[in-house]
Amino acid sequence: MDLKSNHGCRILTDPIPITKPRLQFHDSLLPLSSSEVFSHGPFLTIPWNKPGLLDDVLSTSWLDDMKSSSPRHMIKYNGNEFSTNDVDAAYHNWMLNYPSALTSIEHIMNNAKGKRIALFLDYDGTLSPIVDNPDHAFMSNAMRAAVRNVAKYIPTAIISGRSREKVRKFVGLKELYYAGSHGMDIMGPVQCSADHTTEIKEGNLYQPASEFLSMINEVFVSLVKITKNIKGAKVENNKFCVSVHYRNVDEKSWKTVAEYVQDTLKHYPRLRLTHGRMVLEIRPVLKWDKGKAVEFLLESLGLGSCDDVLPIYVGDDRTDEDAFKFLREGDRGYGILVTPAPKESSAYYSLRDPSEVLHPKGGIAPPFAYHLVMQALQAS
Ligand SMILES: O=P(O)(O)OC[C@H]1O[C@H](O[C@H]2O[C@H](CO)[C@@H](O)[C@H](O)[C@H]2O)[C@H](O)[C@@H](O)[C@@H]1O
Repeated sequence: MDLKSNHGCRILTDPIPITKPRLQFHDSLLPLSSSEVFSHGPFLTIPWNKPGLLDDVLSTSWLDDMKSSSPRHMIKYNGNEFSTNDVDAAYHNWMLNYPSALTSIEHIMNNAKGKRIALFLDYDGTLSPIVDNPDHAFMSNAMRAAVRNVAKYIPTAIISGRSREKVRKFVGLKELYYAGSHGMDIMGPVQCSADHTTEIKEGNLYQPASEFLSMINEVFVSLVKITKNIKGAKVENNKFCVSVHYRNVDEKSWKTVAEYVQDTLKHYPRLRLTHGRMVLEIRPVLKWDKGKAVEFLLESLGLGSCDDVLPIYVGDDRTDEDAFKFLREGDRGYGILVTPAPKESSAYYSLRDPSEVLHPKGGIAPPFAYHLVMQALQAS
């Protein structure tokens, strides 16, 4: 695990997903794939008989094969040895399919010619580094300034699993659009009928899961209660979803965390489980996700079905995949996956970590947007 510092906090690079132990779950708690989510009616029936495991990392078994290539520098992780060289090689190999956004500027710029850009940014792991205490996931001032700058020229939205209020507090910029609770709580732009421009107004909310509010609260309270004796477990109320963090829980107790979540969910068939980075996320079984939120925001901005719009989404987690997928379908735009390790993704490009999201020369971020903004300014 890589440790740096962020306002005195430990910055964590999640372990390379090679041989990480997996949390064992009852079948009913398996995450729904996007296709399952979209193939049903407005509410979903949780598939009770799907076999498998709930991973907290993507399966990368092909990396195991590379492990055996007589590496010189071995790393021991969870009792298994693997090579840093191999991981690097795997990453470079992976980048053939997911080229770095840093080195693809020209390609992106060419495709952006004559188009209006809309920028969507995930928060944790994208704008702020992953740290062990979710309450301390601060964004740097440089990143804040960069996002503020880019938002002057490009409609910019933050789409986060956190509650909208919390992520807005972390980001601290009033000129952005915010979608919290994985897109289930959107403070949308308002169209001015007079000149068809859009503006941000308090109170223009879209909350497709509002009927779940009290249920989510109930689940939050009960999970706080039952996990209170598990050292390191943290339950976070994200308004329309609940996060159960196990990052700081001893691995021996992960099973207990899983069982508690499983037992709780048995009483709530209208809630489902998804998973992120060392976190279990409980949310309504609604046909709504970050992809839907992007679609909704584009429509609200009047950019919905326009050929001259290029939406770009930057995110690091599995829940961001719904947005990547939405953009990839019909070649709507680009997803950029922030990850230090190879992952299957619907994104087009990659960045290694939040430090790459920030333009190295300071000023406007993310790096591709810097160039796009310059291009837009030169064109005007
Ligand atoms: O959609 P996001 O903005 O990426 O939010 C997803 C979850 O992010 C937070 O948890 C993650 O970041 C924490 C701070 O770095 C880290 O400690 C945790 O292990 C990560 O899973 C947030 O706390 C969750 O509520 C969000 O759902």
